[in-house]
Amino acid sequence: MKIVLIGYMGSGKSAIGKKLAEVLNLPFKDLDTEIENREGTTVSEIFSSRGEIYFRKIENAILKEILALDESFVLATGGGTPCYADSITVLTNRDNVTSVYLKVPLEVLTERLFFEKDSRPLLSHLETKELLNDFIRKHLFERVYYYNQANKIVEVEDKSIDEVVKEITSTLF
Ligand SMILES: Nc1ncnc2c1ncn2[C@@H]1O[C@H](COP(=O)(O)OP(=O)(O)O)[C@@H](O)[C@H]1O
Ligand SMILES: O=C(O)C1=C[C@@H](OP(=O)(O)O)[C@@H](O)[C@H](O)C1
Ligand SMILES: [Mg+2]
Repeated sequence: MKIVLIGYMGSGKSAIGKKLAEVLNLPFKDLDTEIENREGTTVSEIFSSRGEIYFRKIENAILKEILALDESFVLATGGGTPCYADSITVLTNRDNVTSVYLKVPLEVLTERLFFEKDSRPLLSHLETKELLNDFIRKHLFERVYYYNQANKIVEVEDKSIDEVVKEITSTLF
């Protein structure tokens, strides 16, 4: 069983993935952390020193390596993971992989990301909540085409992390 969380930045993939893995008693992997361990530096540093195209290349390659492992796990992806190269195909068309889209309203994403934008290189330059909201609205519009192809879609709305974990487990079993 390979459960893979996809969705926009701030949708809770990392936090919910960690909790879901605990509940299901499975190992937890975070694609950003795997990339950071491999490159020996942070995602922000990779974006600034090597550029986004380099990041997307290794993100796709490491995703495929992880999905090829002969073990069960919960994997949190990065917000852009399904939107580049053939990643959406490997996330949605494999018998042993269940991709889950954490669908979170724009206003909730903006509120959460305003306090965490500095750790996300695509958002860190957006100085005000209005600019951030405007950027996320357009970016999300481009990306939902990919997110909506997930095997399961979970409406997060204003649910707590524990409530979302319960909802995911109930849609899986
Ligand atoms: N359902 C939720 N309710 C409240 N806060 C949440 C929820 N899911 C995630 N968070 C918080 O939102 C922030 C972004 O979550 P994170 O897991 O880093 O998102 P992602 O990995 O999708 O970018 C974190 O501070 C996290 O604790
Ligand atoms: O949406 C994106 O393009 C990105 C999302 C980030 O992960 P989170 O979604 O966990 O923040 C990280 O992979 C990188 O900053 C790029
Ligand atoms: Mg994350």
